[in-house]
Amino acid sequence: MSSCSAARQAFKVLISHPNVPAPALDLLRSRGGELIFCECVPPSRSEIISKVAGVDAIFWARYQPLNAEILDAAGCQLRAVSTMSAGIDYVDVPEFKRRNIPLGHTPDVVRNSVAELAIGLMIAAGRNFHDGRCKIGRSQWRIEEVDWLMGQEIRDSVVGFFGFGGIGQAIAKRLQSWDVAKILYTTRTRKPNEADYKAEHVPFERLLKESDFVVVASPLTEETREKFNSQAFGQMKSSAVFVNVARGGIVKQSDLHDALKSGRIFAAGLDVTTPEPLPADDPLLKLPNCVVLPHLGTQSWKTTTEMGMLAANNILNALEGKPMIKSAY
Ligand SMILES: O=C(O)C(=O)CO
Repeated sequence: MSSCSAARQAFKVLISHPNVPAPALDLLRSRGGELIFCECVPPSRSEIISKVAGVDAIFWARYQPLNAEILDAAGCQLRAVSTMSAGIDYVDVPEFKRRNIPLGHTPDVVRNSVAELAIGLMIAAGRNFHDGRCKIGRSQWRIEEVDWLMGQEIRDSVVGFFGFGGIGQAIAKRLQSWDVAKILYTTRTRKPNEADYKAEHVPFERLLKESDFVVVASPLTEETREKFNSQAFGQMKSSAVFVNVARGGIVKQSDLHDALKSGRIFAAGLDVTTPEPLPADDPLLKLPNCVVLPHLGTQSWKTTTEMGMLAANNILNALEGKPMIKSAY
């Protein structure tokens, strides 16, 4: 038997980043895992490449490119890889398929935390949180003016989702008690459970024209890349609030900047940008009507731990020759 096909009980796992939730690490150790940690924050490519050689599995905790370079450095004994993220746009999935290496990820468990954040962004952007906070800092508090910092309410609004998978539906579920007028969504195919959310499947153009809040909750693919550009913003209501909790690449950011600056749309709330980290001098950060967060969608220990446990279980399953719980292909 070659060293690459030998069955083993003990196994080595590269943990690509420090501070992965302890329960996930304990689980891997309890099943015989020897864990090899990258210790720098963020880990350097050279650290990952030097430490990945000879491992059986990779626990990939953040959004850095995961591609042939890493797989080559790992070697042919590699039997399982799981990301600790729902989105896998930074992974060269065709390369995994070509090599037949099981690849897992962590959808579903992220949906509630991202949904809560999305509603936070709808309110923060719609109700001028950023502008209001800046005005306090500049002693421009003008509450005596009746029409000061007027915002957009969720109540009675049309909320349009671009993408209506787990995250979009978790947001829509929460909105059932927010007295919205209508929920619209645009996806390639109609969702059989749309009635659960009283949601209507509509073409993209209708979503843009009719929505008071447009919420992006779709994966980044070649089809969705820069889907929100000047043409799309040009079709939205001037009172519209744009929220993105998916991936920055779905938006042509310079066009969003222009739409916000010119008042073509009312406001935006972004948890994701291009690039990440967003440089401190990025023009978006100078806009009063743009709330920008540093990709906090899943940043709670509750959800991060659930993601860690799912990633660990994906790896354990694959090492035992079973299907991953959440396979990425
Ligand atoms: O899990 C992911 O892919 C996320 O980006 C969460 O915000």
